[in-house]
Amino acid sequence: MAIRELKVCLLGDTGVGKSSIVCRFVQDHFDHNISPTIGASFMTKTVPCGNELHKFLIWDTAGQERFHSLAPMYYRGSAAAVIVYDITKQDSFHTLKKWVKELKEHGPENIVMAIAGNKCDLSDIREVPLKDAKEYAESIGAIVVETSAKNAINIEELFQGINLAIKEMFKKDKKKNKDKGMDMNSVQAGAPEESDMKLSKGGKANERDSHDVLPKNENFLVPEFLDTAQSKEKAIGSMVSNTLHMSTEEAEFPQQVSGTPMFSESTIHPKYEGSPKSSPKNTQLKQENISKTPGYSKQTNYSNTPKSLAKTTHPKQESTLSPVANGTYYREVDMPKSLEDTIQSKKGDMPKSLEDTIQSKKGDMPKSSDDSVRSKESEIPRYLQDTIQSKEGKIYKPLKDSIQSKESETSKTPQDSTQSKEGKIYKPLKDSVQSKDSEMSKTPQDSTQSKEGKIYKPLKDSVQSKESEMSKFPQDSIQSKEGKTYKPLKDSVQSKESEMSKFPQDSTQSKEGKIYKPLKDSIQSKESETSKTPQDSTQSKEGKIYKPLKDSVQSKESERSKFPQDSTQSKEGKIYKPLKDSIQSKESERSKFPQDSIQSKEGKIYKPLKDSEGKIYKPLKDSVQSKENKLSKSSQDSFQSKEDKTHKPLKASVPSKEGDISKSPEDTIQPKEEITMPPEDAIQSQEGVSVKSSEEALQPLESKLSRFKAEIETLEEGLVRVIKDKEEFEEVLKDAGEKLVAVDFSAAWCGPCRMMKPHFHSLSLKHDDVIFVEVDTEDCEQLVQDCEVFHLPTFQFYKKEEKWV
Ligand SMILES: Nc1nc2c(ncn2[C@@H]2O[C@H](COP(=O)(O)OP(=O)(O)OP(=O)(O)O)[C@@H](O)[C@H]2O)c(=O)[nH]1
Repeated sequence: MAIRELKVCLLGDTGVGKSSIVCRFVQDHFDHNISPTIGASFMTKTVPCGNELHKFLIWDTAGQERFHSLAPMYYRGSAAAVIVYDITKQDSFHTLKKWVKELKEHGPENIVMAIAGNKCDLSDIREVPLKDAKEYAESIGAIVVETSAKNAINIEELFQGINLAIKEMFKKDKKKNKDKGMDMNSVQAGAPEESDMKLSKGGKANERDSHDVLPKNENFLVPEFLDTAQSKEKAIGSMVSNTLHMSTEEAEFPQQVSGTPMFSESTIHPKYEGSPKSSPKNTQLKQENISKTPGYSKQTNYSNTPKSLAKTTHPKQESTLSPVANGTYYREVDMPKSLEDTIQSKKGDMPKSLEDTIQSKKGDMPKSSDDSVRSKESEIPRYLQDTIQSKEGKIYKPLKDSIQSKESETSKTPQDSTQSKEGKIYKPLKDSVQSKDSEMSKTPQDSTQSKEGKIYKPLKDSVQSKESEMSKFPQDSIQSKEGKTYKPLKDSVQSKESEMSKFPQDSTQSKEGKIYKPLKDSIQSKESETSKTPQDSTQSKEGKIYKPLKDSVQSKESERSKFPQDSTQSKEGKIYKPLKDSIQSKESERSKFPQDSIQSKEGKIYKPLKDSEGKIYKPLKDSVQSKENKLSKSSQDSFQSKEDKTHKPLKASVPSKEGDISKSPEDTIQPKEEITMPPEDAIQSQEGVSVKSSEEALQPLESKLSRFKAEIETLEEGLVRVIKDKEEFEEVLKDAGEKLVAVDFSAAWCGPCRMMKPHFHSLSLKHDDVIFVEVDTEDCEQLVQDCEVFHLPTFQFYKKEEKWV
């Protein structure tokens, strides 16, 4: 049986329930206290669809505004986008519209859009009328459905709707090609090598599932996915060269259609006149009833009870698709093992890498997909009706007419029972695809789910912290919209011994399951410290302290582990901090804050940076000031003598030895007051810098900020080598010999990458015993795949040409 991988992303305002929807869909679980997503989380679930399996690669994005810039990496290449709003919040519906606009402008051309009005269990306090959503969905040719993650209403139907829309697109596409007399092979030859919607070819399917569930070219890193089904004929036509083409006869699909209204072209161009009118009264299923259905009330043992929606409507699952000649997109999976098991990690095992996380051990492999996927026709009827009666959970299927053309077929299905009082037939998609949990074979793969029911959420935990705590991204400290002061590299240089910087690589999970603590500490400042410096700025108006990346390793064990890295925790739960010694500077070597040593107007003496051994550290300002002409001035000028400035080029200011560097840019932050440097300061300074008062000291905060920015830019010019291709990368590793090589995989469009970069560069200045390189993932796709980079930014370490753990 062929497996088709479909990248799906969820977009929408924060708090609308995106994560809850995914959680319900993948895990059949609802968490009242679910934390806001940070960055994004990733889950997979495979469901049967006709004669093939559709494996959803689901990217649940963070709805908070500050993560907006990350979204493109998730919707890029997506086959479908689920845009979620909260029916009790009008604002969230506006936000949804913005997302749709963005998708139309920047998303894949034919991305399937599904609008989900979540929290329909709260319809008594609804702010968004269903009618509005339907009209809007119609206007953009989207699927629309009201859902409740809480009560498990229409969640599976939502995805099944997407499933079918995509499937229909393929079908149409195939037909089109046939009409045009196109040679399938030649068409395929024109298709991109990588696709977010691809078929896996049989023989290797199991192997792939067990060892390489996540394609190496993980989603956002792969080329744009060949466009999927949406509405426009034109668009579909243009997809020809990009679309998968099934070599199987259409006759292989109909079984699905008979029980399952297929999205047809007209489906894609919704016309509500023809679509079933919602008849809440007739189609409603009381929530109590829903919650009582076994599927919703009972957590299934996923490992043993594969659950599949489609199975109930696709009794011919066992049919095997004949792969087309070009095996790139097809894998003929004769009888795939239960993907779920395939992917699940062994209980108690801490997966060591993203792959491992999802990878199963042979001993766990298990159920023949036959069992897990195949349904019994006799099971179908019992549920469809219930499903159809769902109160708020109708799926509005534009273009019902297109589906009704198969009325004769559908009439044999339980949907018949969904007839409204008015005699209309309501055929929510779910009807055709839904079965009760208890009877459904669980989609073979809650892939990332462990046997304990844990969900590995990439990125989420890696950067997640509780909202009530701090905010969590490095950029927060730099990019505050609320006028927060920029917090430059302070912490990367100033971490305390106990907070040693462990290096910027969250992603540097060790294969042995170690977790490397990345920049957390290096970026994170202690409150007590920051309060003394302008970096207090990192505190939000609400008093929150932004803690970058900290949470990447802070996920609570009791919670779901949401990130592949989480799984890198050792069985003992230890977190290894291997880089500590090699990277972190010793306390004794650390320079003190400049502000400690510089005298303020009020008579405080600002001493030149001096460490315990008497070394004098020159603040970076000097180095930055060498570019004075270009840079905006900052208050730091205030303690530099105009007549006697010692301009130090960046290099000069960058000591060759660890600890010789004092100073993160913030060191240059000076008191707002006018500063007068007494003569003794000049004496203390090795360079004899005599700091005089200056009106520059009165420069507004903005100047300082721009100064910091400039400093960061300066740092960015530091000692990081930009890798152009795989060959160069290998060369660097080779030349490095015994030296540690730190690699930053990033992309220009990636916000977090941009935020991390200065820190990475600052470390490069600090650790001359480490070779720092940067790989632009856009330029080096092959390298990215080879290095198994699954998210951005990713930091990896190499030693002796091997990935270093
Ligand atoms: N009543 C009700 N509450 C829900 C439903 N879905 C989610 N919630 C609650 O809404 C809140 C936010 O849910 P999330 O799933 O975290 O929302 P999100 O859209 O992922 O939020 P971000 O991660 O910040 O983007 C949580 O308290 C959930 O328990 C639902 O269907 N009904």
